[in-house]
This record gives sequence, structure tokens and C-alpha cells, in this order.
Amino acid sequence: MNRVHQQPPVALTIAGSDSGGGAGIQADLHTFAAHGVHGTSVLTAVTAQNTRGVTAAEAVSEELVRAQLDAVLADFPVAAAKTGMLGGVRLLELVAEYGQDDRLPNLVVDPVMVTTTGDSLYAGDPAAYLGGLGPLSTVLTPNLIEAQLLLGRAIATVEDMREAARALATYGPRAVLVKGGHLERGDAAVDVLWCDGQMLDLAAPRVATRNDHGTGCTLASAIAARLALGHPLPQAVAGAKVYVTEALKAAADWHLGTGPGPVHHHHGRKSAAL
Ligand SMILES: Nc1ncnc2c1ncn2[C@@H]1O[C@H](COP(=O)(O)OP(=O)(O)OP(=O)(O)O)[C@@H](O)[C@H]1O
Ligand SMILES: Cc1ncc(COP(=O)(O)O)c(N)n1
Repeated sequence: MNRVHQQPPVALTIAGSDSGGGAGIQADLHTFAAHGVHGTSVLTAVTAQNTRGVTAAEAVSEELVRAQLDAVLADFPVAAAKTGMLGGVRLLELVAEYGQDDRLPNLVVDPVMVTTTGDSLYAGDPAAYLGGLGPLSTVLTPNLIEAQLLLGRAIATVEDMREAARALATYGPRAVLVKGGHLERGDAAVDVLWCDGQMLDLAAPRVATRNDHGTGCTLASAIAARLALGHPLPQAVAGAKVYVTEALKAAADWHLGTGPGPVHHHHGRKSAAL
């Protein structure tokens, strides 16, 4: 047996738990593992959730979030980090405190506010995201609804998405990816990336599936994993989009739960049980 394995880079997810395993910290750790990246995690909230929705949620205390961050950052060479559900302004500000002085390098900020099933995962002023984490973000990844909440204006077309990305970039992130998964139009799933002063449209074939739970978490984690692996930012985002499209395709026929189910994070790999 070949016992020589290269040491993996380390990524960190700061997110909530999804008991259904399709989104949140579970999706993030799957995605890191699928990329050959060692995943560390800081749990911000526990949700009781399945493919039909969220039935309960409780925030982890600030003290415990702080202790998790201290434990991970004191001992692991974190090469990239990702935030998901932060629940409210207090944890957002706490994470921003740790983001100072480049302690959370290559920071991907997914401003999780509402789930696909319509449940709210953020209580607070959306603008706090831009003030608190905007300038610390390597890339900010709002979906259509989140971009609308952040900017307080309607976004209905790809051109609106481009304008939104430009407007969000004025708050300080190096790049903004406005995701168009919820723009139910045409055969393509189009996201727009504003990065280093350039606009890029990232289009993928729209997969005919109801299993799209956790695609936003998966995309943001795949970007963080690729940044940890040393990919340049635009390539990390474009590669992550291809990974999500393949994960959607591979799970299109799954029936895990009666609502929108998870995607296949390990589509590229054989089972370890083989
Ligand atoms: N049916 C689909 N086919 C192909 N790509 C898709 C599909 N649905 C979503 N995507 C892609 O998945 C990624 C996540 O997009 P989306 O806009 O759904 O984010 P999100 O709302 O944060 O995700 P989530 O559903 O986890 O909340 C984007 O790259 C988007 O284009
Ligand atoms: C803990 C947690 N974090 C994030 C999401 C967003 O994912 P989705 O919108 O696909 O439900 C979620 N449902 N649960």
C-alpha cells in the first residue's frame, strides 16, 4: 500500500449545522474533503432542519464561538476561511474582529440570510454585513435575494446582477460574486463576478433537478478550498462553479428527503468502501 500522502492545506468554515446534512457546516466539510483539503470548523448555530425546512435553531454562545476560533487559529495553518450562517450582528462582529490583521486569510463571505425553503437564518440589519465583513472579504457571494437585501433594490436581470456586483464592491471586498441560481430564466445558470475591476459572466448549463439544497454553501466552500490549494481568485471561482454544476448533475435523480435534497459533493471520487 502506498503510505506516502502529501499533507493537505487547511481551510476553515465558520457556519451553522444543518441536521439534514445538505447545507451548512456539513456541506462545507464534504466540499473541503472532496477537494483534498483538511477542514476545520467553527460552529455558530445548530439548526433542526431537513429537506422541507428549518424547525428550530439556536445560536452557539459568543464565548464558545470565540473559543473555537482561538483553538483552530492557534494550532492550524489556515490557508483559507469561509463564513456561512452567522445568525445575527453579534457573531458577525466577532468574526470581523478575528478577520483583522489577516488572521482569516482568503476569506469567502457567504452572507447567508434566508434558506431556499424560505426560513430566515439571520436576524439583524443586512447592511452590517457590508460594514463588518465587506472590507475583510476576499470574495462576497450573495445570491439574488441576499444582494437585494444588502443593497435595498430589486435585481431582476443579469445586467442588474452586474450593477449589484459593482455596487457591493464599493464596500471593500476584493471580489463580488452575485449568484443567479434563483433567476429562473433560460437554459443557463449565470453568476457574475466582479474581480479586481473586471466583470466576468460565469455561465453553466442549468441542471433540471429539485435537489439544489446547499448549493450556495457548496460553492463558497469550493472557492475557499481552491484558494487554500493556491488557485488564483478568478480561476478558483470558475472552478468552484464547475464543481457545483457537476454535484447538481450527479444528484439529480436522488430522493433523499421529500423536499429539495442535497447535491453529490463526492461526485468525482469512488467510495472508500470499494
Ligand atoms: N439548477 C441549477 N443548475 C445549475 N446551476 C445552478 C442551479 N441552481 C443553482 N445553481 C448554481 O449554484 C450556485 C448557488 O446558487 P444560488 O443562487 O442557488 O445560491 P444560494 O441561493 O446561496 O444557494 P442555496 O440554494 O444553497 O441557498 C450558483 O453557481 C448557481 O448558478
Ligand atoms: C445551517 C445552514 N446554513 C446555510 C443554509 C443555506 O442553504 P440553503 O439555502 O440551500 O438551505 C442552510 N439551509 N442551513
